[in-house]
Amino acid sequence: MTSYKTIKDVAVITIENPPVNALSLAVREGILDGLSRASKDDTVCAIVIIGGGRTFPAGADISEFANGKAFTKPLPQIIEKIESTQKPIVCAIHGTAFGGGLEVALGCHYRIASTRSKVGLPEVNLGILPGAGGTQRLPRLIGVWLAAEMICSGKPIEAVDADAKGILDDLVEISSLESVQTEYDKLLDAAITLALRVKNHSLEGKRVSQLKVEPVSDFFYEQLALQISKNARGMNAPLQALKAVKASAMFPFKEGMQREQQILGRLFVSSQAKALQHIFFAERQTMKIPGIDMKKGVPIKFVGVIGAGMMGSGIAINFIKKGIPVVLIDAEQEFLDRGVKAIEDYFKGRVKKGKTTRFLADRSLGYLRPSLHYEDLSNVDLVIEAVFENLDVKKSVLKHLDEICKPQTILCTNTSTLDIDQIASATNRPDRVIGTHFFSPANVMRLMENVAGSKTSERTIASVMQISKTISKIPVLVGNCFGFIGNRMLFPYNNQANALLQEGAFPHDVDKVLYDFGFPMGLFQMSDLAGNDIGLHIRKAQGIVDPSQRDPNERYVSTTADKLCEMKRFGVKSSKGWYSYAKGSRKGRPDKEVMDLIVENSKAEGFVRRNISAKEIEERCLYALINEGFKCLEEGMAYKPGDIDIIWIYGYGFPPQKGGPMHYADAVGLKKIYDSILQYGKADPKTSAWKPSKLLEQLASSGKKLAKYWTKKLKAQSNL
Ligand SMILES: CCCCCCCC/C=C\C/C=C/C(=O)SCCNC(=O)CCNC(=O)[C@H](O)C(C)(C)COP(=O)(O)OP(=O)(O)OC[C@H]1O[C@@H](n2cnc3c(N)ncnc32)[C@H](O)[C@@H]1OP(=O)(O)O
Repeated sequence: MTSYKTIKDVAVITIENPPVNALSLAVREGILDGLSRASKDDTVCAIVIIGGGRTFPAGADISEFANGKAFTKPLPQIIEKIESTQKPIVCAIHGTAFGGGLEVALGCHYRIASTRSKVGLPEVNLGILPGAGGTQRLPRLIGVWLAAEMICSGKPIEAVDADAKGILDDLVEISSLESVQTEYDKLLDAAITLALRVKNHSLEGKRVSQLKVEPVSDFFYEQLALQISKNARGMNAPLQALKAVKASAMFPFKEGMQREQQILGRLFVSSQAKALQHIFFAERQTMKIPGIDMKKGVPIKFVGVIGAGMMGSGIAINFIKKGIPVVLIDAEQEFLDRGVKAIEDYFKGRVKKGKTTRFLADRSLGYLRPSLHYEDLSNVDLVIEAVFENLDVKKSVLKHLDEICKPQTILCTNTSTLDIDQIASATNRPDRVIGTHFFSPANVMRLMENVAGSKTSERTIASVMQISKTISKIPVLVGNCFGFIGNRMLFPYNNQANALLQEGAFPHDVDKVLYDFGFPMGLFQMSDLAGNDIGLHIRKAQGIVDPSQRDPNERYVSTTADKLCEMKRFGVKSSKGWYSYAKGSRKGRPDKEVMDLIVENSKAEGFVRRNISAKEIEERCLYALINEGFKCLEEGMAYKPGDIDIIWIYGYGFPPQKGGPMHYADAVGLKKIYDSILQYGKADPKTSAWKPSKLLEQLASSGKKLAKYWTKKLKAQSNL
């Protein structure tokens, strides 16, 4: 896990724990061993610590937090040992020196970094804090203000910025064209040169723990705490990290460290830390699908997008940004021009905000080829249709594509609800047809549901999952069912929200509970933002708006929602929906007209309105959502509980500190949820969403947790 060599009397400790050189126990032992050898060897005059491969350590080994290994030869002790070593230690940074990696660097006496590298303390994103001395050393090195900002936001910064802030002693210029090996060689060279230059220098002032911290006023802490409460609403770690930073200015290093460790100890065992660490791994597990070999994917070098509307142009942006040429097709010149202008405006905006350069923006735009002719798609590797959400329209587009595109082209349909098998049946290559459900705005939202039809081949799935990653999306493979995973689960959740209106709640009551739970907004606010006509369109497609077509045994909860559309209350875009809006504002106010309508409909539908507690609102919305998640798993539509969590966090704003609906279910207790579902179902027998999932029933009665049960099940499957 580490190697040791000497170059020109400088000991070089190289950390070798690919892919990110996480500071696992064996690495920590290796560092200790290297320090001891170098200290004992009289010919060694200085020490360099560097990461092998592509990076300096990207942090402590997160998998050791759950199994307790992090407490053996813990990182804070290793860093103390580094700092107290009598020979100068130069740390050479490339790649991503994050978390414990940067904390190791702060324990070294000198720090140099490649200009391509990044440093950061992202621990708050995992529900903890930089608990290997980071909260005590960084303020001593760069001051409380800058340190608190970095620690509490968890955002990494570029090496050039880190240098300007005083984190680094020197930069090693590496161009974007140079290989990782050249970067490593140049960095090591520079580190050895520096080590030799300082070999006889006193270490006075070079041990960061011995530096003084300039105190700042309480006003600063109060302001930052206010900002954190707004930007990281509901998250414990950033506020706790701020307390630890404050301790650095109040106490000598040793006592500050004790405070840091106390706070870390509390955070370590918190439900938020568990949830956020679950999300970290779940996000990376979405590419691991039983039975799918991702290596079978074919490279996608040329893409077509059909439809230059908001969705199509957003999709095209993802590819051209990564240098993948796109032919963007629309039937009408006017629509095509509008789409191209939207794409140009997007890049202009990025240049204006300093997020990219004019040169890079122009380079991306150079990859866009607008066209009115399907024939221009004959040679693309993959084409995504983003036309109107209608089965017949999509089928005819795919049929046409099948005739024009080369036989190997993968045909993707961007749909949020439609049946992939039916769409694929319009082609002679159903194995090369797949659903790609982009979330809107497609150039912003990172989630992508990739929907496998019954005939979609492994190669097609692997190719689409891979290209999704290439365009920086978080792809989740899902099965082909109405609404796939995200929208399918949205229906019962939304159904309960509307049922609550019938029984006595108002939109702002429901929305407040969901906001307090941690969603960025409630369901009715979300519906107003998306447009209430979208829901109506889906209900019409389901054939449930017309009372004569409805199943009389199923409770209908959307009468008010339907009427709002009749009244042209489509939401923010028409300045009124569930709420009313001042022109240009997205902040809704409860509206008497809507409240009267809700009361009137309750009466007409035979409900006696009652006060509904926040607890009931929360349970009914969330348990209905969770029950559907279990059904998705038992039917094989979702491959892992973590996939569902990722979809709901990235697609629907489920609070990450609660880990997603399935992780949350385990935390609440499956028996409690199951029993509540039975109770709510008893009170409301005409709502089929209350029919409990068999999987939930089975786990609730056996007292098992979903996460453990599923991991075991997947292991057993892979051993077959
Ligand atoms: C007595 C007192 C005892 C106290 C004990 C103290 C313990 C110390 C406590 C606090 C101090 C320090 C805490 C930390 O350092 S927490 C970790 C902070 N670092 C991070 O959060 C960075 C996490 N990683 C990333 O952001 C990215 O991985 C990346 C930017 C570095 C690289 O991105 P990319 O190239 O896209 O690769 P992947 O993300 O896909 O990762 C590849 C692979 O590596 C795994 N992995 C990444 N980071 C870690 C990690 N820190 N620990 C373990 N594993 C990691 C990742 O899961 C992938 O694995 P794979 O899916 O199996 O391929």
